[in-house]
Amino acid sequence: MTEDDVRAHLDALAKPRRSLGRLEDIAVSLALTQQRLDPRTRPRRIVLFAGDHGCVADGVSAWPSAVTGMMVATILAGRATSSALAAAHGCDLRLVDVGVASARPVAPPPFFRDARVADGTVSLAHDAAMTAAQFDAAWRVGVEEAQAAVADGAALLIAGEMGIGNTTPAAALTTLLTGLSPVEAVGAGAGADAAIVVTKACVVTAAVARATPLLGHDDRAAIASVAGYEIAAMAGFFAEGAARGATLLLDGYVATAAALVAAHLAPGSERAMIAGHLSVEPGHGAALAQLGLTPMLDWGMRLGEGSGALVALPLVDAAAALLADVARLDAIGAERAD
Ligand SMILES: Cc1cc2ncn([C@H]3O[C@H](COP(=O)(O)O)[C@@H](O)[C@H]3O)c2cc1C
Ligand SMILES: O=C(O)c1cccnc1
Repeated sequence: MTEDDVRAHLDALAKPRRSLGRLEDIAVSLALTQQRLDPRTRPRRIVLFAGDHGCVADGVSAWPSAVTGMMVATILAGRATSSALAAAHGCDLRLVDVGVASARPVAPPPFFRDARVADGTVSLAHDAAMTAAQFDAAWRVGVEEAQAAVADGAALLIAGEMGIGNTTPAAALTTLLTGLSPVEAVGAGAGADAAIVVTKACVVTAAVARATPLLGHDDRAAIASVAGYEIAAMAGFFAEGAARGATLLLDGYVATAAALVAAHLAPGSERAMIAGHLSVEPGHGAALAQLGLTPMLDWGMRLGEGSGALVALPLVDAAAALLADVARLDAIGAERAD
């Protein structure tokens, strides 16, 4: 099935041609990734991957790493933003610890999975954040989560993240994989002031300078050196979800950095992606452009946790309903004058 086939189907529905604008683009994307004219958005699942970042000790965030563990507990209690939005939109939610530094939480599977690769990354300000083997281990966790979601019937997948400091590796990956400058790639994250943003730019500059020579002959090592465990897991989740014909609804800057990694290591993964929103983070637009994606919403959101994707989710439902439930023009006896 090609884009022309889906457009022809949409044009034959009981409405003027292309009258639903961008909603029709989302319908096309859904139909193409799932290769059916009645794509499914239910059941759907968000997997939240959590990890900590050594660079927080270098002053890149307004928050201490301990907040990652506190938010993990809050998600487990069902009281985070992602919990509320997932419940509001009928989205199954799972939480996976791939690299948190706080004490391991105790919670029942499958809602929670302890798949910790390490207690946080090494600071990318000074050294490689993780080894290629650690990157592979986290990627594999994401692959397994996508396989489990698809096996449970989910056709639409969202990856969210929790990890204080993770807008710094996101900026480093965006710089490494898009060519954006470090200054253009860094932003306020979870509320950093101007001095912290300057520190972030310096840290990203140093990290990318170490990673760039590796790119081209050892891409995994280059990416691993500036990544985070939750980002590596999200990348594996995206690559496997795309390979299995699921639709991937992207969140903000951090999720998109993982999407860039997936597209780099598993080319073509980006064709399964729909961009939920444009984050306030200044590098996000360039990252999405590199993937060939146009964000659905531009609502000034800058949270992560999958929140932007979850807010956009009902619009994706609307696109699926359009394809599946609208009568054809010929079925109602109408013909165009032209
Ligand atoms: C209470 C709280 C809840 C969050 N939920 C997501 N994030 C988001 O902010 C963090 C990244 O921003 P930075 O790189 O500036 O630290 C990540 O944890 C991300 O998920 C949160 C941040 C906080 C403080
Ligand atoms: O866009 C994001 O993913 C984002 C922005 C700020 C903080 N955490 C995540």
